[in-house]
Amino acid sequence: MAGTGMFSEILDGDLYKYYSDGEWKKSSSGKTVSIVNPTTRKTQYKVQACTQEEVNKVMESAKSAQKAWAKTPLWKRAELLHKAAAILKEHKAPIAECLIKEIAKPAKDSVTEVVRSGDLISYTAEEGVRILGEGKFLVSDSFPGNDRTKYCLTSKIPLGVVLAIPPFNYPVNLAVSKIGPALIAGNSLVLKPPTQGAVSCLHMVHCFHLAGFPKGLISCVTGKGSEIGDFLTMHPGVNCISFTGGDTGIAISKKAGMIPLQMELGGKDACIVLEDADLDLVAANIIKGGFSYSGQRCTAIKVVLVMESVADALVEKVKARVAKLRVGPPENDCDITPVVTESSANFIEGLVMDAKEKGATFCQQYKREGNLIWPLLLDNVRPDMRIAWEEPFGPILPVVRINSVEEGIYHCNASNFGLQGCVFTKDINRAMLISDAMETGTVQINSAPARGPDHFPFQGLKDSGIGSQGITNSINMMTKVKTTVINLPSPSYTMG
Ligand SMILES: NC(=O)C1=CN([C@@H]2O[C@H](COP(=O)(O)OP(=O)(O)OC[C@H]3O[C@@H](n4cnc5c(N)ncnc54)[C@H](OP(=O)(O)O)[C@@H]3O)[C@@H](O)[C@H]2O)C=CC1
Ligand SMILES: O=C(O)[C@H](O)COP(=O)(O)O
Repeated sequence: MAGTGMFSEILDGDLYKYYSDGEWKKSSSGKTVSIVNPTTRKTQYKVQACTQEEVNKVMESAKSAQKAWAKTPLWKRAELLHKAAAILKEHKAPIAECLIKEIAKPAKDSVTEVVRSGDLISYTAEEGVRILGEGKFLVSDSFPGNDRTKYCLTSKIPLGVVLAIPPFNYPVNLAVSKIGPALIAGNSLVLKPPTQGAVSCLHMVHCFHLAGFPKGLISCVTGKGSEIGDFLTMHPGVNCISFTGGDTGIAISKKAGMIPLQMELGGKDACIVLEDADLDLVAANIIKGGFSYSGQRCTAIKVVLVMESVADALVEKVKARVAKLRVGPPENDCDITPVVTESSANFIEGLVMDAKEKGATFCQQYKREGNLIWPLLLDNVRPDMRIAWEEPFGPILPVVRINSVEEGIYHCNASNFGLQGCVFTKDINRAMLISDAMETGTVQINSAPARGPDHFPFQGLKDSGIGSQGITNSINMMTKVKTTVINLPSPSYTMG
């Protein structure tokens, strides 16, 4: 159970502690932040509201711990990461329980998130050993005017202190996708978990603690992003920020100093359906892509752009599948569970009402109880409706009927987002042309958008992000190239 057994150390009464300098601590603020269970809408957990002084202390420890960590052999760093991964996977049940209670993620998906996170950490350890163990060797005579008198050796060095800020929807997985690469590359790591998802993160951090990482190398400060976020992201001790979330990331990019930024932000992933598509395959992918975790995925299908000639048939097929979705609490492993907060539910409802006023066709009746919103397919959505452009982050999916592929591409590219998109057709040549025309970081052919598997590159264009994620890219992003040049007194040519 959460907060018991080996996790009892992280709990003080009904209040979860924060993690600093290798110890679980109570904040001197005396203030707490409540985590409201999206299903019951009652306080489920409480965490510390850390102070600025406590953030300063964490940054100091992170800085000094990093110096020693950078001198720790790569194989030892990898060994500790493998250990943390094993502990995490062994304790998937209590962590999944937190995900169910904090973010209403369906039971099976909650377990999957923890296991996937353990696998991500192990893969990161292996990949790190491979790519950080290699450098480059250049000789000077390949550039005009030079003899071979200079040997240039390049290697990848850590950046220092990495600040990781994940969002609520994959709090554990998107935290370890930052922690693993940072640590294997020789950095230290400060985690600011999302408020909804903080307790899942604290349990996950305890797995790293038990694995035996050095004091101060990893810390976790809790508190509302709106209160300590700016202090953290503008802290002079931070050498890199890896953030996943919404528009907050755009604001952070404008305020952060001259440090590398990895930003994975929102999306309005389009699903373009051509006349020759396998409509059963499309319908299955629309259900998976649009409604998994109640649409609260950055990679969810957020608008279907279907050719008018097959639109009726597709809508019927999707409707039939929507009717089979199980709606209810995450504990029962329902497909559609309550959305994360009441304000999120209100926002989604606002989009639905706007579409209603403007004449969208409701394929199901709109229904809401508390934070629980029944899945809804909106047909005949037009560009003047908010739902055509905004990200609902809920189980509401608009269908825009198009008369040409160009119209679909136009709609996709007119969005300020550019995360992923997908295209369904049996014609691979057309699919390639459409993929090239879509201004998104990734295009999936004949499948719904997805970030995973976690070693694939994952990036957004425009307002969807800066840089690229995925295990290899994250390791590279959290390092800097360092070169050493050996200058020879006279040209030297092998076998010359
Ligand atoms: N591209 C991608 O990979 C992904 C993108 N997303 C996007 O994230 C959004 C939903 O997630 P959500 O958690 O609501 O996103 P938010 O942007 O609201 O929050 C993300 C994180 O930022 C923190 N935060 C809030 N304010 C600040 C601040 N001023 N400074 C620093 N940190 C701050 C939050 O903490 P707190 O919770 O305490 O406010 C949370 O940890 C959607 O737009 C979605 O598309 C989600 C997942 C993946
Ligand atoms: O927030 C998200 O959408 C996640 O990054 C999605 O991950 P997935 O596409 O692999 O489920």
